[in-house]
Amino acid sequence: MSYRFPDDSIALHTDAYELSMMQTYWQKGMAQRRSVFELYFRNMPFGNGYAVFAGLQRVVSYIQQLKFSDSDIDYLKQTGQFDADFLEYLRDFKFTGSINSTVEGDLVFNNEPILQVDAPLIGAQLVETALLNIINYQTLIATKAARIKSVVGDDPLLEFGTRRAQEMDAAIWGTRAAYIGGFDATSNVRAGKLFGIPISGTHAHALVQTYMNDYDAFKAYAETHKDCVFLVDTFDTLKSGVPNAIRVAKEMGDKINFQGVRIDSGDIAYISKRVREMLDEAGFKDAKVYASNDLDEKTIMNLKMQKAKIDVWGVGTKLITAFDQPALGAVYKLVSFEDEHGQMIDSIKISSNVTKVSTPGKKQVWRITDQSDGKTEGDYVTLWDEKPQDKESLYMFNPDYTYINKTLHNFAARPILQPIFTNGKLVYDLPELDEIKLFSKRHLDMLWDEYKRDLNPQVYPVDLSQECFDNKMKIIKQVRDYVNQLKF
Ligand SMILES: Nc1ncnc2c1ncn2[C@@H]1O[C@H](COP(=O)(O)OP(=O)(O)OP(=O)(O)O)[C@@H](O)[C@H]1O
Ligand SMILES: O=P(O)(O)OC[C@H]1O[C@H](OP(=O)(O)OP(=O)(O)O)[C@H](O)[C@@H]1O
Ligand SMILES: O=C(O)c1cccnc1
Repeated sequence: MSYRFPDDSIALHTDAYELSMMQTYWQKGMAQRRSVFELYFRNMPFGNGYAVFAGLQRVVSYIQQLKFSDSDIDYLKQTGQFDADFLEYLRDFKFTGSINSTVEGDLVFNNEPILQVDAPLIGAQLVETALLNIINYQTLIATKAARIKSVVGDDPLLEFGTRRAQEMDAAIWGTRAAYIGGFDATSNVRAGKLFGIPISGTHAHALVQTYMNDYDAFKAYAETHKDCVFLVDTFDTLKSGVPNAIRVAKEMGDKINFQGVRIDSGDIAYISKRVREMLDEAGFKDAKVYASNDLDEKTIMNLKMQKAKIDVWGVGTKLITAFDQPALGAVYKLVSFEDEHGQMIDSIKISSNVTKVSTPGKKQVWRITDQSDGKTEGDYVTLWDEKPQDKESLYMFNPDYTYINKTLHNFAARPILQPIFTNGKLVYDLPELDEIKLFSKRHLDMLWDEYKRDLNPQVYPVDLSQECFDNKMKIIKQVRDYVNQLKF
């Protein structure tokens, strides 16, 4: 069976159950009823104090391309699971709803909507899987990247993960997410072409192995390149790699730009200190020491504590696979739905686990800052039409522990969910990637350090407005009353 179709589309990039539900909605005359779904995650990834939102660009292109092709319809027909009339309807399907989303690079927190679909039920259901797929991964990687960035400080940070990524798409979009989260460049050339991310790299052990010795390999590389970083650990870093790199750099003089050497094994702290001494003694004080080898934020922090003399960090596997937490766990839940009389009814998913009870109603998230110092005070989740920015003072309380509360006076409230699609039309200008990266950094700077530390950060407040809280309690009670009167 071929996996290539000339008219392949992304419309079938969905779980079969979405299409099954769509057929039910369509046949029962519910397809066009208005529904609001919200996407959120329950726990902060990596135990981090914040997450960095990424994935919107791909969401936009997914929605814009969302059309069933002839071979999609033929395939669905072949499965025997769908009615012919429904499939004919799908042939002309278009997403006609609205999407409000966090913009890329902005900070997001657990238990608040980070993207919202307000659309005819049939379309809102179809897009669930792809939206989760895109945002779960990209937000996870952008967050991991931000954690790594937080320990390297201003040192250049290179993304080397493509070869270890979970397949090609993950490498490309993971690289972009890493750039948003704070990486400076990537080894992935296609990501450079597609997104304008600076590309950067050194050379592999294969080059040295083909010449069978460091000197000939470095010399050959130097004769064929201006910018040179030599990988010095193929045979013996201190006895052969570094001395030969220095020898070639001296011989080539101004003909090359000797940028430094890369270490990829051994005790990076010890070796880097010796390498630094050797480069300095030889007069190459500006040459940089690059390090790679299964690095992540913990190892880098540890190497910094050991005063390793590393100037440039290359990080692959542990970033691109989100090694210590491979899933963000974001979910997509119905929060409001139009009844048969055209009335919007807020809906809830009850759980015995209190943190899993969804918050009903179409909502907005407001980032509250103190105007006196510009610092972020917390997020305030309201029902969609509330206007907290018009209030004189804002009473914020923890929805699980209501005795934890504060009243703010001199505050600003910024709406996090921005209109991206309105009635199927794109209304948002996607920013340049560098703008996104800068935006992210600016907003991270506004966060107190207590939320940014790597280990056991303070829990950032995500509070519900009184109206939103009361609405949730009312609906929990309605559901309880309904269940209690059932008799079987
Ligand atoms: N000084 C150090 N402190 C803490 N961790 C270190 C230090 N030096 C290296 N590491 C890390 O320890 C791990 C060592 O990896 P590993 O056991 O594979 O050794 P290696 O030297 O890379 O061997 P190989 O030659 O097989 O690549 C890597 O993740 C590396 O980043
Ligand atoms: O360790 P990571 O964080 O995943 O970074 C990427 C790794 O990929 C390369 O190794 P590989 O052994 O694949 O090839 P090489 O011959 O260039 O070392 C490189 O040398 C890094 O060690
Ligand atoms: O350019 C490099 O040094 C590089 C690229 C990919 C993976 N590891 C290293």
